[in-house]
Amino acid sequence: MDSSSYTYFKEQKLSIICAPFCGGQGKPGVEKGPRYMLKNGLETDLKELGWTTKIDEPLDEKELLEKTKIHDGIDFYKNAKRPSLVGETSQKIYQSVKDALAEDRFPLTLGGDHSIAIGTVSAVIDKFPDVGLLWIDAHADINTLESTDSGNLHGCPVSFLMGLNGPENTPDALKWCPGSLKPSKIAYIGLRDVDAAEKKIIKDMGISAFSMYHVDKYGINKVIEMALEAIHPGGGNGPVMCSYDVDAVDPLFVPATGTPVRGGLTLRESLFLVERLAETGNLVGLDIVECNPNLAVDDIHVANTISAGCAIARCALGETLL
Ligand SMILES: NC(=[NH2+])NCCC[C@H](N)C(=O)O
Ligand SMILES: [Mn+2]
Ligand SMILES: [Mn+2]
Repeated sequence: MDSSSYTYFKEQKLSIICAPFCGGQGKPGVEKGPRYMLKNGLETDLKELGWTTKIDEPLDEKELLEKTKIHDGIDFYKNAKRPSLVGETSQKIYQSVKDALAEDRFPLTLGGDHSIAIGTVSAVIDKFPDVGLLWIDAHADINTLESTDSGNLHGCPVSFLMGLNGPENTPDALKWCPGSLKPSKIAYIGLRDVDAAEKKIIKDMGISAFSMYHVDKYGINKVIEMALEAIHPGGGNGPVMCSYDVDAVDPLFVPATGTPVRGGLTLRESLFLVERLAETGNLVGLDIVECNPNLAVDDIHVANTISAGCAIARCALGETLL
């Protein structure tokens, strides 16, 4: 694929931003995601695709894990767990993504849990105000601080991105987040486990949501076209950020993740989705989150999960386009 195929990254430069954070949920191990994906050869593979790469590690994995334990039980905002740590950490990721974009580098962020997307998506919106967000996930992650039952902030990033909590109801450490994402600029794909309160928000705000039902009904290709048209009406053209939670993929293919839900995307549907985005040339950012090697029952589970995460990155960045 020649470099001119990337509308916004003609020089084909890229930053791999490591976000080894587990404090947005309760299962340790998800902080290992970036390390495992890099060990799987992701950087070399992306170089082979023609990208000039740079690795950015704004967080120290060990130190952050220790900090997460210290914050347990003391860092609360209403029912929400570790808001200060989530705020502080996602702000560092925000800065890294901003730095990457300032150098015209494609920001590929490896999580970590999905709360880190508060940082990645905010930074991409700063650079591309009309960006559309594709949220690929079994879950909607749009709970507010009021509505979250679990108190896990990885179930809430979209509400912060949209400013749904309101300034007086936002923990201090998250006040940096502009919260300017418009409902019309979001499309979900892969949903199948959405809380009642989340369904109400999605409905009331008119957010485009393609669940597994729609994938079965229309097929993944048509669903992607509809999602692109939803975020960029009149042809589906314009910058697209993709925040990819690997639990969108069926647990048969991606077993090692914190909140698996059966009945998900097949591995091919999962990859086709990002191949199609690569083909548009309009992708301006990608997160791959929620790989948790600790939750595998054996090495095959780890290998399947990590290799699926890496394949999503490679396909989004041009691997299968000839
Ligand atoms: N990023 C994720 N895997 N999120 C799962 C969220 C599950 C549930 N809706 C909650 O609020 O806790
Ligand atoms: Mn999820
Ligand atoms: Mn998620």
